Amino acid sequence: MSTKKITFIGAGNMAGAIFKGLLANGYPSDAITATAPDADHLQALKQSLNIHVTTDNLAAVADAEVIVLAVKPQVMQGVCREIASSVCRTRPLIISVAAGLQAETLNAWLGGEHAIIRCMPNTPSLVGAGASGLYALPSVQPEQRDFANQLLSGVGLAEWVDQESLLDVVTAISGSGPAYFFMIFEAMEKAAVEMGMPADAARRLILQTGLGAVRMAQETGEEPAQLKRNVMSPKGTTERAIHTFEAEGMDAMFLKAMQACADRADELARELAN
Ligand SMILES: NC(=O)C1=CN([C@@H]2O[C@H](COP(=O)(O)OP(=O)(O)OC[C@H]3O[C@@H](n4cnc5c(N)ncnc54)[C@H](O)[C@@H]3O)[C@@H](O)[C@H]2O)C=CC1
Ligand SMILES: O=C(O)[C@@H]1CCC=N1
Repeated sequence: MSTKKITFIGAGNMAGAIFKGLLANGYPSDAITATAPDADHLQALKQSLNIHVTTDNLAAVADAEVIVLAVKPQVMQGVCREIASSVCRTRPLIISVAAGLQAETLNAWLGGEHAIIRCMPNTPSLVGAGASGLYALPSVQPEQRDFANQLLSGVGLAEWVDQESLLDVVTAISGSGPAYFFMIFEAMEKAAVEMGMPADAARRLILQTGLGAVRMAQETGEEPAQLKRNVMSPKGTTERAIHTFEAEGMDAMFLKAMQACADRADELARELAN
């Protein structure tokens, strides 16, 4: 991918997952700057990754070609207002990874009409297995869109949506989704231990089963429902487990949880827009 000077405002879980993923992919450390208020955390990043770090957001954006806004939504207004005068002069590509916050709100805080791409990534970007949804304002240039696409597809899958509101659905699928799978792994391990299995062996089997299921679905391209049926021998063991999940209302539970997730993204956007 082409190299541009990227500044990450915020150096936490999500920013770290993306810039560590980029570095693992050969992106030059010299082209990456990260900011945060915590100087010790920044020094540790500098030592381990050799990226530029600073606690000064304004200095960090001065010559940035791309700015990734990766602070909590509640902190975003302050950060945007702090860098507004600079970005109004330099006109970098702005990529926001914040849940909920709309491009219109970010533009209002940034004091103008900026080239904004909203992105909903996820933390598996750290290991090159991220899944990101992206939405670009019409004012974003094709070359900027290509750069964002390369940036996020360098750390996993990048899927563009043509309506901004769909990013809330992406949040419910893949932004928050890793936590659902971790919860399933946790629950399976607890159950296995309760049933007498050593935790370490159970964990190895669970993770490999998850990996195997994902690879099989991806590589065969078969419908998940068919793959599920292939495991379910008539009157066999899987059938009993699946019927138990169905009786407990698994589908309804997923719909409820994912709707709650998307609703929270929308609620955050409304709470914080002013
Ligand atoms: N954690 C996740 O799985 C995902 C998070 N996101 C979004 O990413 C954003 C960041 O979330 P996390 O990385 O999880 O949070 P985090 O708390 O791990 O990271 C936030 C970072 O911002 C820094 N920060 C706080 N105030 C600052 C300021 N004034 N200037 C510069 N840096 C400042 C913090 O020190 C920290 O390094 C949020 O908007 C969230 O919605 C999006 C997708 C997934
Ligand atoms: O929980 C959150 O609000 C963030 C956004 C998506 C994943 N983590």
